[in-house]
Amino acid sequence: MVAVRVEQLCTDPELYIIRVDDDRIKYFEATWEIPEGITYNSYLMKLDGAVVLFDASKGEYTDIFLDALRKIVDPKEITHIIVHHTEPDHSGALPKLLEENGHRAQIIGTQFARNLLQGFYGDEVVKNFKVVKDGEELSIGGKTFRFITVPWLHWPDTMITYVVEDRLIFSCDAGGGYGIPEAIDDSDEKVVEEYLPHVTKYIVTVIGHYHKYIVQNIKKLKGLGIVEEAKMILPGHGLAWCKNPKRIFEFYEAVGAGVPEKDKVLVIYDSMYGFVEKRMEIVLDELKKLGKKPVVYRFTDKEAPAVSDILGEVPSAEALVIGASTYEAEIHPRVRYTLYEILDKANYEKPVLIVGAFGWGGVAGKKIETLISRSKFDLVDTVESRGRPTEEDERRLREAVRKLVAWAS
Ligand SMILES: Cc1cc2nc3c(=O)[nH]c(=O)nc-3n(C[C@H](O)[C@H](O)[C@H](O)COP(=O)(O)O)c2cc1C
Repeated sequence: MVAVRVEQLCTDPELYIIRVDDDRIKYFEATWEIPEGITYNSYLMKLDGAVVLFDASKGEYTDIFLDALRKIVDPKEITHIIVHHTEPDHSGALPKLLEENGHRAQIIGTQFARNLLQGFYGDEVVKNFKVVKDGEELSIGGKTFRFITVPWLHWPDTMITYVVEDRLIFSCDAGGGYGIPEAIDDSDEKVVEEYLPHVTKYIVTVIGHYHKYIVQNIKKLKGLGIVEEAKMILPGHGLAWCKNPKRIFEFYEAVGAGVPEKDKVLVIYDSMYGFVEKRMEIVLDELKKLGKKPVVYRFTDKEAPAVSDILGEVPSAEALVIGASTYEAEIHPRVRYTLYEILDKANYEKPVLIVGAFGWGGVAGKKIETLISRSKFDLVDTVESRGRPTEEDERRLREAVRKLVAWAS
């Protein structure tokens, strides 16, 4: 059941989180399998003469969001609504909220945010909209609110807010992750350790296409000195970072840069009748002999892993092995789709070995080679042959694995 948690994060300033825990969702953005669910975080700050809401919630949960909000404030009293990013998982509840607010609140966001909100919800929603520019400051309720644009993290509209006196960063999607952590903040290390893999998966599937902007924008925020001094980083999804705030941005940087975990090799393949699999057994044996730790995802007639999970493994891999059968003069459909998404969302400079099997005329290997050659990945070798692997195939496979490992080190 979708639940809403409301908790006070601090008393000075009086700050609350309103967290909608969505365990009903199956495919984020109608694409990414997330059995772990997701939260939509909104924050409310009560100041002298001002009540500020930071982002809203997803449209389908408007009613439960508003019920929770009413427990801490009369929506009519909200004076400012800061829209960091207009994607409807944060803005969908805005039209009804504004109706209840009597359109008293000033909405604050970038010019892009204004245009997008108008397109999504009509003129009424933006009639009291204040456009802010990068670095602009507004004094609200006795505090200095600084707005910093972080374009393409992950839409063109995106900005963060820094409340100068309290050293709080409201970061919306930047710093977010999938999952419904049992805790609200990062004070329990066990919760954090369980949560971080969901963050990687979120970064790759949602922001991955723009991953170079993660590194650029976090560099920009660090350059302003606000990450080092931040008391809290408060994202729009997942854990609030109160104990060790800069940890989440450092984690984002590492994923954005594709920093590898020592010895991790990601192995992805399909096998309908076991011929690709036989080759992969040889590959895995050689990898293990060389001290590598393969992480394997396979598509067979008994299993089909979530592509979103596979994507989440790419940034921390030292190298990749992609195995595919030829299927109707193409790459097997499961690997084709997986590869397409890897190249779009997790395109990193990492070495790749291609392994193929075919019946009468193999093309999968060549087609994967062409895709890899147009990406940032480095092609190390392609070993493709007919039917069951021969002794010569085994020799070539072992040699190719040794080449891959040497390339990665
Ligand atoms: C539906 C289907 C389509 C296939 N299309 C081709 C093809 O176009 N060219 C080819 O050489 N082999 C084709 N094959 C044969 C497989 O590529 C070959 O049997 C390969 O060894 C399968 O490896 P696997 O058992 O690991 O899936 C096809 C097999 C199936 C079941």
